[in-house]
Amino acid sequence: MTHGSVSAFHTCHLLPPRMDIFISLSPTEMAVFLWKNLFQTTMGRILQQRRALLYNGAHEYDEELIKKKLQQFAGGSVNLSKEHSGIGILTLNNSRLMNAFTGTMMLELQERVTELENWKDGKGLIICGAGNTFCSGSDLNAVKAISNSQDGMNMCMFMQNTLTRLMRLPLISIALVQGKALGGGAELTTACDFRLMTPGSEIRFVHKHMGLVPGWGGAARLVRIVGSRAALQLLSGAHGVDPERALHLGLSEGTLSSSDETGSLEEARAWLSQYTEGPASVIQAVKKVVTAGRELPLEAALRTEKDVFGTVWGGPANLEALARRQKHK
Ligand SMILES: CCCC(=O)SCCNC(=O)CCNC(=O)[C@H](O)C(C)(C)COP(=O)(O)OP(=O)(O)OC[C@H]1O[C@@H](n2cnc3c(N)ncnc32)[C@H](O)[C@@H]1OP(=O)(O)O
Repeated sequence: MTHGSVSAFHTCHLLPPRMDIFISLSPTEMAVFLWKNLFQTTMGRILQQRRALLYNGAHEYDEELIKKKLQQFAGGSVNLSKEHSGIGILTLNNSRLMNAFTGTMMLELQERVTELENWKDGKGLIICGAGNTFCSGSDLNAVKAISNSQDGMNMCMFMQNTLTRLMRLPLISIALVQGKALGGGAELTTACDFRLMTPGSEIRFVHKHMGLVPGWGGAARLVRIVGSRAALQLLSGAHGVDPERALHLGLSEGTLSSSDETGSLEEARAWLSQYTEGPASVIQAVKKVVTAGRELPLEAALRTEKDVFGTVWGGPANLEALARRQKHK
């Protein structure tokens, strides 16, 4: 594809708003102007789609009310470190309660997801727990205190909104499961693209024993990961899934050799980096087309793929590759 035909492709999609500016540009400046314009328009549309919340006021969801309630159950933190490699490390930190989610941790998770949505250089994400264990679900003290129906529904919608946004991040994500991922912790693992487990760890949907079903979107996502038969077994049996069984079910991508915090994180980073090598714009585009294919009906997914394609076609990485005359031997 020549330079001329790249700009022709873009011209047919965009009319510049100010013709006088347009006429004064050189062909190269014009191509850059059009490419930037198309990129921004398409990115804006994709971002808007991604941020569209699953629940809003139309669903009797009162976000402000539940945020005030969650604020009352304080403790622990959700920390994000953004590394130069484009890999983010999100750590659940509430060692006193085996990293159970307090109310303020739910609020912090939402803030961190917003931060990740705005991370232009991001490519990958590893979610892990502090102190060699993943997460023991919702803080049972908070669960008890908000056991009325309105609070329960609002908390459920709050967490579904957050975990859906997490799942749709344009970053390739891994849940690094050390120790235990129980209840809501098991649900959180399903909002990641991949799960890696350390020796001796377990994922366990304990909800049945609590007289519950998953409410953070874990059942819907689990069915899509392991199929409805295995999902039914995991939810109705409420048995722990060890690394070997998880691998067999397709719930886990692999078992790491190290079970200590630093070693397993290093291994997870190395595993992820084989998929995050390359420019952030391209890695993010890859995740977006896969998210569309996973979530949308075929025709809508194809249209999104076309939009995302438009953001990389003729873009810097594409032009560099063409100039390099890249061979794939
Ligand atoms: C829609 C969301 C659904 C949900 O997530 S419901 C919550 C599901 N999770 C649970 O029921 C976990 C209950 N806890 C357990 O089974 C065990 O504590 C667990 C995690 C296997 C750890 O066992 P151990 O290693 O023997 O340690 P331990 O029991 O002494 O726990 C250490 C301290 O942590 C506390 N803890 C663990 N998970 C918690 C939770 N989710 N909420 C509140 N507190 C929790 C536990 O009570 C103990 O505290 P303490 O020493 O008794 O003061």
